[in-house]
Amino acid sequence: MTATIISGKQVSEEIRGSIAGEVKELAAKGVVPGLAVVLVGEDPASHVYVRNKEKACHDLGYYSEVHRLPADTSQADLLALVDKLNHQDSIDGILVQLPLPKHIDEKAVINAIAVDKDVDGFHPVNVGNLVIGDDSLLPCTPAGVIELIKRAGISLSGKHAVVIGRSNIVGKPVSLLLQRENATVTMCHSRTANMAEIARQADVLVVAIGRANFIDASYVKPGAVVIDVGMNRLENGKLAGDVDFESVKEVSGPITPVPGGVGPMTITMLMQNTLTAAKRHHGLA
Ligand SMILES: Nc1nc(=O)c2c([nH]1)NC[C@@H]1CN(c3ccc(C(=O)N[C@@H](CCC(=O)O)C(=O)O)cc3)C=[N+]21
Repeated sequence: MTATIISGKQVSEEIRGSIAGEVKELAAKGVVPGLAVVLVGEDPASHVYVRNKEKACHDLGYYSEVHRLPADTSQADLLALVDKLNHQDSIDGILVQLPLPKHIDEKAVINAIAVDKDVDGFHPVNVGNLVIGDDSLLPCTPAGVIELIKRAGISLSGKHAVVIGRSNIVGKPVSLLLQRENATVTMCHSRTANMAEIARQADVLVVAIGRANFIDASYVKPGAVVIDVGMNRLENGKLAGDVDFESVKEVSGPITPVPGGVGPMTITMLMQNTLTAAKRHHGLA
């Protein structure tokens, strides 16, 4: 039996449709959501993302600025740009593309972004509010994972969700959001013993480890939902997830592809966060 494919592309289009409606309403009030993206140096993976993001902004009628800075930009200059964007009225959201060159302290940069403009949800105040369960700008990829599961009509309440990977940008926050949806959550990571055995207990398996095609059918209970957050560039230039899609789809339930799964949702959630930030900025939410 071949599984249903959960199309992040299709779900994204749905959500972008409703965002576009809200953008129209805001425009009537003279408000245009504005996003600034800052890219330091030449990470090729980053460029795909920035290109897709620019397109999304354009399609939705957002104002957008992309600041492409040379790899040898000093930390002081980067912090000065962030400070300028923090105070710029046309900008509601700021995203500083990670990773940054080694001579720049990422924490110092993230901490410098105004909490209300932190559309990545990486500032410690937003992370703290996520942990507590208070209102915050949610990190885009984890928020996209939850939205994708919900819109595929899958209920999480009481389900066993297993998250593989414990990064600050995906594994940790997605596990908190799954708990918020009343799932029972187990986290696995590089030191986990018997990972396949634990993964096979999952009703919902979320994989974010950054190893191409690592998760095969031996990790998957028949019928389980599989969400692949991996984004690995192969030598042939193709994009591969962390899940061996071809073998896993023969045993799993609904499964996300790469590309066309979580990736487009990440960008859609960035647009959603920027809209939310714009509404709050203008006292409309
Ligand atoms: N501060 C910061 N925030 C980020 O959210 C962030 C970042 N830095 N650094 C880089 C990673 C990577 N990332 C992607 C998101 C979507 C696609 C995406 O749209 N993928 C499409 C198309 C990919 C393709 O065609 O090559 C897909 O999966 O279908 C790609 C990459 C966000 N990141």
